[in-house]
Amino acid sequence: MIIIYLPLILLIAYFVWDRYIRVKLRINYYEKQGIQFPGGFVPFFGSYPKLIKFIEEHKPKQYPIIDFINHTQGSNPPTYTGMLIARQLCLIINRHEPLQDLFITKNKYFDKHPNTGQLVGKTLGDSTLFQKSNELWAKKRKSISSSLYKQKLVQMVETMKDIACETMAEWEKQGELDIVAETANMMMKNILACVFGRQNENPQVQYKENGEIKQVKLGQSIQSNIGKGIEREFQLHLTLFPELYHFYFTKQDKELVFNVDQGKDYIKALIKSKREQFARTGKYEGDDLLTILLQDELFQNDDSMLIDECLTFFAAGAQTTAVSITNFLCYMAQNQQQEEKLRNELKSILKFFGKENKDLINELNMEIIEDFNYLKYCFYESLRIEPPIVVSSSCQVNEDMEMSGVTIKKDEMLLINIHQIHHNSDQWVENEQYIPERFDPSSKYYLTPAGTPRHPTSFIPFIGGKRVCLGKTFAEYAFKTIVPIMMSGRRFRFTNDEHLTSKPHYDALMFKKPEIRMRLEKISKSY
Ligand code: HEM
Repeated sequence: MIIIYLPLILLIAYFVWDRYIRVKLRINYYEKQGIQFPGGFVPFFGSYPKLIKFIEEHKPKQYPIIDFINHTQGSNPPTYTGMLIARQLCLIINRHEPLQDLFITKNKYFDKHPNTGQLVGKTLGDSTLFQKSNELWAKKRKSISSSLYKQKLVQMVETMKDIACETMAEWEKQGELDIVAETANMMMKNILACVFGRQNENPQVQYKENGEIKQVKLGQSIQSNIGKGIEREFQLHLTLFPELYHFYFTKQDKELVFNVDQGKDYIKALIKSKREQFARTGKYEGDDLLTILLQDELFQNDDSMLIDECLTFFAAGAQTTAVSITNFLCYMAQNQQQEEKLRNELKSILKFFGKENKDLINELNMEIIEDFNYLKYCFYESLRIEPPIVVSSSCQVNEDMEMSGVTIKKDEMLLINIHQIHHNSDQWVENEQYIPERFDPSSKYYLTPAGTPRHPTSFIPFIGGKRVCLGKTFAEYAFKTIVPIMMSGRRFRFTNDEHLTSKPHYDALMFKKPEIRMRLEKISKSY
């Protein structure tokens, strides 16, 4: 009899050990070191019950865990906050000090934790973004970086200028628009053109929703698939049994698989046609990422690696740059003196600022944009005040190690609270205000409130160390090229005056994007 029930008894014993005793021991270990777990711990459900109650009652404006931390631990929370994400213990890093170790002194032990990768694995596959820092990852990173070398970047910047000009012509016809949706569309086109070439910047694919199949833009499909992948974390059966992350059997999950496959099939067909063209002509044509990787030894014969990297480049690049431009436009509309200062800078450097677009885009090149100092400060301040990625994906250290007074266990899940680190009041003067001057070394805002230099890891929109964003330079060039075209001869104003004092929060990880309507106003030819 006992033999029959033995597997069941062992399974129950495993779950009791895994979901209760092991977690409880870990909580005690960190509590003894002074870490608080404001979400509490309910066996099997971790901190979710409190978190979900908080979401229902407070309708958080941004990533719920961040608002929850501020609600329970105040606006300057301790260095670490403990949370139980289902059965997984997770330490959220709220301050810059441990990052000195993570990104600099002990960087070789810094790695990705499998949790986020498993959650969105279906959508992004085994790409550089969530992969462990192993030899293959390093090789892939090197190949992708070479696709972003200066000469290649020049070509991508040319593409972005054209698309920005075409988009402005369309927007002028509309007069009034939802800046969140429209900028996202523009950046999707831009990044797709950079990944697949201009002729493939706006393809349509089939997309299934609530049982119905429709045609949507490839960019929208990928974006929505990533969002739905992240949302899976809150499906009850996955909360209870994260072991099932790899199985897609609910109706919602099956639709996700269908939609992901449509996007992948499109890329597969593109790879096939590029290879056929190569077979016919003996050369590849184009400066897009896919064409570059097709000529790279590591990638050229591995379709799934090619697909995963193209999808990741798009996923990592489109929404993040769109968020930075949109938030920048909103802050300019709110702070018109700063806008004036920026226009004066652009006017003093660009002869054709405010004049014909075709002359302006000829003038905008990689050298001239190096001189846009105030524009760079505005870019950084937009990334500081509302970082597009508010919280990192799951990370870990590969050895037990002491960081800022706490001994972190090897393999423990860590999340970096980028938003909080950008708002700590001992690092940032008037931390809730939009002040681009804080990045200007000659300004009084450059220092901390105590008058000392800011810590190098207090500004981390691209995180840092060996896992620093690969598209960092690309993003800065994109911003500094597109924004002058957008602002030349026109300004953006809110249609809703309430946004002058409180704009809706906007970041790249939001499931539901806000709607922010703006009016395009033509201004004097010299601006
Ligand atoms: C303002 C724009 C951008 C911001 C704020 C940003 C931010 C970030 C952040 C925070 C990470 C770490 C993500 C994590 O926690 O796992 C990251 C990684 C990455 N980003 Fe970006 N990103 C931006 C634009 C781009 C662009 C345009 C590209 C592509 C051209 C790109 C490609 C990547 C890649 C490939 C990684 C993975 C790097 C690795 O782990 O080896 N990013 N980015």
